[in-house]
Amino acid sequence: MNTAPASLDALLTRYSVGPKHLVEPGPSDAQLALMAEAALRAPDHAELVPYRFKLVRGAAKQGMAGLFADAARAAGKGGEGATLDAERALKPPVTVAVVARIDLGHPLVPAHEQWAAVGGAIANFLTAAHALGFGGKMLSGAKVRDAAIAAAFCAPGETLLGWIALGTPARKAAGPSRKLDASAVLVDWHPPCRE
Ligand SMILES: Cc1cc2nc3c(=O)[nH]c(=O)nc-3n(C[C@H](O)[C@H](O)[C@H](O)COP(=O)(O)O)c2cc1C
Repeated sequence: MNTAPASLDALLTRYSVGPKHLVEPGPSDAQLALMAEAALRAPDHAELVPYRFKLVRGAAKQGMAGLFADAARAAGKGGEGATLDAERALKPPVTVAVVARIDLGHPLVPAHEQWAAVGGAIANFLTAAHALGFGGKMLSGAKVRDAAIAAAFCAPGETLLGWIALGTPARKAAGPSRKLDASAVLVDWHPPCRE
């Protein structure tokens, strides 16, 4: 294990904390702004900022819970399943819907590069939350493809990627989730032989 500078602590120790382990308090406006500022530091070709973070908190949580329950029923779940899905909307102190704005006709930046920028923004957002002492987890599932939910979260041209559940971790995790050794992803490239 390399000795890492303290400035890398948050990056090297971040792990996801699921909604059932999140309790009040959620992040303040100022803390959410820091998370968004961190997201905006992610690499972003041509600075298209192809994402928005839509905050679901306070009374809005009830609205999302209703949408989740309706989607559960539409997907054939019974009353218990609908209640469980509604609780997923109500439990986290703050939920942040992540919406992508991919310009498919951009002359310079292809869609996959814009999606990469969205992913970088999510990672930075979650790492900032962790650095501030909050727990969070990015979640999606079949709900993102429910027409009523997608319409409720997306303006024309936007795609609902999922939701970041945010709050105070109810308990200390046993440890960060296990990850591969760096050597699994760091490989030397060798140029092809030229005849
Ligand atoms: C766009 C996106 C959607 C995801 N959706 C889900 C999901 O629906 N359910 C889930 O368990 N994990 C989902 N994940 C993965 C978790 O957020 C998390 O990264 C994973 O459980 C690994 O945990 P770790 O972050 O502690 O390493 C998603 C991740 C991304 C980037």
